[in-house]
Amino acid sequence: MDLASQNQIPVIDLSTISPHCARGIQGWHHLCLRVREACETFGCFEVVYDQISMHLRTQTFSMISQVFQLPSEIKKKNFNPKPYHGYAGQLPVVPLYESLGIEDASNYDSLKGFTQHLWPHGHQQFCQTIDSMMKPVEELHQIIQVMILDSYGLGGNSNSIMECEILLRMMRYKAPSTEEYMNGLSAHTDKLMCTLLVEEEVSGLEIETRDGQWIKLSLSPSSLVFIVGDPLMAWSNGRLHAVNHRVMMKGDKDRYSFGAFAVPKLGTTIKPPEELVDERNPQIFKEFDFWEFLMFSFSKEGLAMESAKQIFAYAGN
Ligand SMILES: O=C(O)CCC(=O)C(=O)O
Ligand SMILES: [Fe+2]
Repeated sequence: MDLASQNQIPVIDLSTISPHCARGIQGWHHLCLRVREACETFGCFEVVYDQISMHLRTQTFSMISQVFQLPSEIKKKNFNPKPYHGYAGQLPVVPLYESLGIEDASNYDSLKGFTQHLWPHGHQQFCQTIDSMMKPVEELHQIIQVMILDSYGLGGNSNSIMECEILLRMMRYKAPSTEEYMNGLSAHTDKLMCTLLVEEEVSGLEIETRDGQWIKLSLSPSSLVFIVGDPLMAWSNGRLHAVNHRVMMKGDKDRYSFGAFAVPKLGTTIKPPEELVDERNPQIFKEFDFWEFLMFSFSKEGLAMESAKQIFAYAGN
């Protein structure tokens, strides 16, 4: 029986890898191929990474819940004109969902700026805790990028697929207090390059397999999930799968999650390396500017179509 029919996604343990000597470890190539296979087949995998302690996770979510306890008018001060970068909440299609964003969250000054907007004297403990969490999460993003490159034999001296910053989004899904599932976040593919998600204790994330079944993820309490977004799928010339996913909620506990999104820098053009294009694999997308694509996805025209179809409408050949 394959993993999908067992309602599972691959689980890959990256605990032994440090970003400074990743390529030196034993079994490296085999691990890279497992990452590639997971991203090609499922568009996601469960990551075990014990550099992030349970204590740090607990502290992180305690800080995040303090953010959500602030009055709405304060949370709305987290404004950012870039799509998907600032406050989102009270949306009629997803009434349970609320989220805030911190651009370039691996930079301590960004964290400080965020807290100074929300609290009169900032919030040092928030900054220190989130900073401690961002470090291993950013490392993990780097490691996975190197693994994808090496899995296609594209590593060379390169350590990144494209230059990115990390956008942190903190999410809360209000408990619907029903025994039936309610929509927490509608089905979508991620518009940023790739995502690492950490959930607190309430599960709810579901992914759609390539053959159209929805799988409810039940992650181990210490795991993260890696998700391939549209730009990474386009870079790989369609080999990696941008997985459709959603959040479904039931019961009487709120759900909190922490999403670290790799955002290509301004001016980034998305195009596949020439090694990934040949006669049998013709280029499926035109080259495109990442930020223009992001603006399109959140435009009236983009929002009128299914999320997974946006990139084909925007850049399909
Ligand atoms: O909260 C989650 O687990 C998923 C969030 C998500 O998919 C997103 O923000 O793109
Ligand atoms: Fe997502």
